[in-house]
Amino acid sequence: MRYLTFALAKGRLANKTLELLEQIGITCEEMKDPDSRKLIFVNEELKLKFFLAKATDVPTYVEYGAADIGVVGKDTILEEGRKLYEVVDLGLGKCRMCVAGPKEAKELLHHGELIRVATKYPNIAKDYFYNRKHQTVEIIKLNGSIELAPIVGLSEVIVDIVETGSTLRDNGLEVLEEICPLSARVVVNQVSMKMEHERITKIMNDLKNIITG
Ligand SMILES: Nc1ncnc2c1ncn2[C@@H]1O[C@H](COP(=O)(O)OP(=O)(O)OP(=O)(O)O)[C@@H](O)[C@H]1O
Ligand SMILES: O=P(O)(O)OC[C@H]1O[C@H](OP(=O)(O)OP(=O)(O)O)[C@H](O)[C@@H]1O
Repeated sequence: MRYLTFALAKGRLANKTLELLEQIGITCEEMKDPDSRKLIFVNEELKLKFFLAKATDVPTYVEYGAADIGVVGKDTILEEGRKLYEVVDLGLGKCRMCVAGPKEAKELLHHGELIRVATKYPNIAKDYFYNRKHQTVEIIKLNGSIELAPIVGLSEVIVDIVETGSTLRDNGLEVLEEICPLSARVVVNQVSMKMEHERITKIMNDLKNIITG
């Protein structure tokens, strides 16, 4: 039996993903050592491998087949636009992709003027504004602390993740439009899905059963 490899997103989603996998009997004790700098872990018994990668790279590993299965946020899946199957919504890391800004910026939306949009997600922002006939936008890519942009005059609005809304609130900003809901998803390599159909389907069904309780 060959190894099935999981690519998991480092950061916010990692621990919750590991907990969920543990609930379906997929464990990797080695991975829990907080002091370890090791990147790849093996469960010999189950013939599984796991690695933690930067969230934005997970779809790349899965598309190329370096990982058979990945767990990553829907935001990253949409942004990266890789060829893969999205098979299970884990319901973890729930948040929303939104257009946000100061209250006054609301009237700039749909009004034909050029607006600048700062975001970590230029593709999602482009897709969202693309179909607006009467709106020209300039997308400005940033890598973090996106809420700063409208405050310091870099952009009129932002496209960013909103979870509790406290980052917006603490900076005098608000949600102006909601783009889509987000959560962590399981993605599968298209060839692996065919070649390892039975094993992968079993894991996906186990996950679905846990999630639906
Ligand atoms: N409040 C939140 N802020 C950001 N991401 C969230 C939030 N809640 C859930 N998520 C989900 O968690 C995923 C990973 O977030 P995390 O902040 O760990 O990574 P990242 O922002 O891609 O990493 P980095 O900060 O290194 O750029 C996001 O892609 C998103 O799907
Ligand atoms: O609605 P909230 O609960 O306040 O969460 C949303 C905030 O969290 C994320 O930032 P993150 O902490 O990842 O930092 P970053 O801005 O440096 O990416 C996101 O980009 C928002 O800024």
